[in-house]
Amino acid sequence: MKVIRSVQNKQVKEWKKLSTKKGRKKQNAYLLDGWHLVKEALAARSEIKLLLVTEDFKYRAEFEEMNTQNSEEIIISEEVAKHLSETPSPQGIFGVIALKKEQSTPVSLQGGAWLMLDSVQDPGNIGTMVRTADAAGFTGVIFGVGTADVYQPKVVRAMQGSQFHIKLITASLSEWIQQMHKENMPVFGTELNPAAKPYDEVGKYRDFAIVMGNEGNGMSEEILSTTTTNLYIPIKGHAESLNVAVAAGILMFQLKR
Ligand SMILES: C[S@@+](CC[C@H](N)C(=O)[O-])C[C@H]1O[C@@H](n2cnc3c(N)ncnc32)[C@H](O)[C@@H]1O
Repeated sequence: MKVIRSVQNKQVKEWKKLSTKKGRKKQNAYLLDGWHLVKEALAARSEIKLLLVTEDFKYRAEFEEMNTQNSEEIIISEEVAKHLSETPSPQGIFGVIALKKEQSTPVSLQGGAWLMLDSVQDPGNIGTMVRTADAAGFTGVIFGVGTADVYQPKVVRAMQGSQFHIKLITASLSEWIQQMHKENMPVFGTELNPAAKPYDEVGKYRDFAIVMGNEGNGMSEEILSTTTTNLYIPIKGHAESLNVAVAAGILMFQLKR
């Protein structure tokens, strides 16, 4: 089996570039760091281009049992693992995972529960919302054009493998909202406006969408004007607003039938 020990190695330099959007696009792949995430990829039988494993990887027996696809493996040194990882104590395993083809033009949705992100920027918030959407039984998350890249390392860490369980689409939100209207699916916007509808007065739905806005500016006027109804979670104390991922979690569990 091939062994790579130096961080100066040409291949290591390429893998390191997977932490940048340009590198991911060029190699059509992103990097998973850690046993829990690689295990999710193996269990989901996702397209694994390569597995990078340290010589004394602690869970080798379990890993070999799970690698039923026989994905190509390269042995790396601890030094290379530290160089590639963005965590202080890497677990000794990485997966180079193929980026899924995204459906950007609207197709018939045939219902489902969708979370839509309108220019959300913080990677921790984005990853948390994908993970919560998965936990709440949502069909998928649609990333509006100005939303941060879903496969950057911090988002991947926060998603905790949920990308293998729900659909992730990067697209024009307004086009998808039009499609939802055609299919008679309600689209709920969110705004910090006590005149909007209180979130606990709208009932439960199977086929619908919720749109969350940017951390600083909220939803754009353009998208707000195309929604079916806009919802507000009444603030009881003095905080000006809720963190976007917290608000999304409350709404997803409240509205989903
Ligand atoms: C921090 S807020 C944006 C604050 C921004 N200054 C504004 O006025 O919209 C970010 C996003 O979180 C969601 N959000 C936060 N608090 C909310 C609340 N009380 N009701 C509904 N949505 C909320 C909305 O999606 C909002 O666009």
